[in-house]
Amino acid sequence: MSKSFGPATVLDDVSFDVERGKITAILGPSGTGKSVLLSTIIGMYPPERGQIYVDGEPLVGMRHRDLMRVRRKFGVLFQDGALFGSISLYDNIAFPLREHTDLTEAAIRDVVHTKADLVGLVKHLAKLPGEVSGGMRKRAGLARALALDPEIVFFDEPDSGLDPVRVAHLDVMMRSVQQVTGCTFFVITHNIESVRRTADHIGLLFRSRLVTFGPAAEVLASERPVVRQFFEGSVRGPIGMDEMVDADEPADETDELALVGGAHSA
Ligand SMILES: Nc1ncnc2c1ncn2[C@@H]1O[C@H](COP(=O)(O)OP(=O)(O)OP(=O)(O)O)[C@@H](O)[C@H]1O
Repeated sequence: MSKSFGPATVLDDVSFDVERGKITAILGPSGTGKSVLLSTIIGMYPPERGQIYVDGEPLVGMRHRDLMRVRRKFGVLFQDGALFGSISLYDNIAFPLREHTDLTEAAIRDVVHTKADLVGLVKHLAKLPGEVSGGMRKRAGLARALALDPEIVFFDEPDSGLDPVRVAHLDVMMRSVQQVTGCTFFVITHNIESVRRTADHIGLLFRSRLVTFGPAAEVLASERPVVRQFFEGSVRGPIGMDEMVDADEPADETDELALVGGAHSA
């Protein structure tokens, strides 16, 4: 798919398959369109061109009622957890259950406790989001994202604002939650260490294009200059100081790699 804002093309013919029951991570320098990619997939913006398939169903152009049905398969963990600040973690996790199901309060309690247990928050459910750390808010956000038993969970930079040790703990927890639930996880992040620990498949966005996508071991071992530079965090290579600098650079590497992105089906 392709996505533009006015004259600026943010995603240019980006195409890849996400494998069910695996963790797929999309990385890329700041400003390359990772958040726009996630937002477009979950239906916040329509793409100008292309299609998004979930279990074979095309989302672009789908009737509203069908779109709502497909979206019930999605859980989303936003960067800051996106919790309601004035209600407890318990009520935050219960929120989607009260909004979208007819479950009794007793049944809701069971679900909230099961999901909170998965993320290690059972003892803190009475607290308000403002009374717990950023890492705990993220875990509460994940418990809420899991409340309706989604098939696919989207993570928007789950490591943001956390120190390396908390990120390592979060990674272990993500892996175990993914294994227990069998969900498909789709993660956008900058965090290379985190991706090394968690991802089954990795994609790299650069200059609006998906310059590589494949099994984690293959991508991590890639000798391509843009991939090497990104994973080494080096200043030498095609990735510059910001997306404006990148856009001004000669496009040789991008052009070559565009063929890689185009080789995947949508
Ligand atoms: N609603 C919007 N309207 C116009 N331009 C937008 C909009 N959302 C994003 N952009 C532009 O799209 C480009 C990609 O932004 P995006 O936030 O997706 O990057 P990112 O890779 O997620 O960056 P970061 O890692 O810093 O969060 C940026 O140039 C940004 O200014």
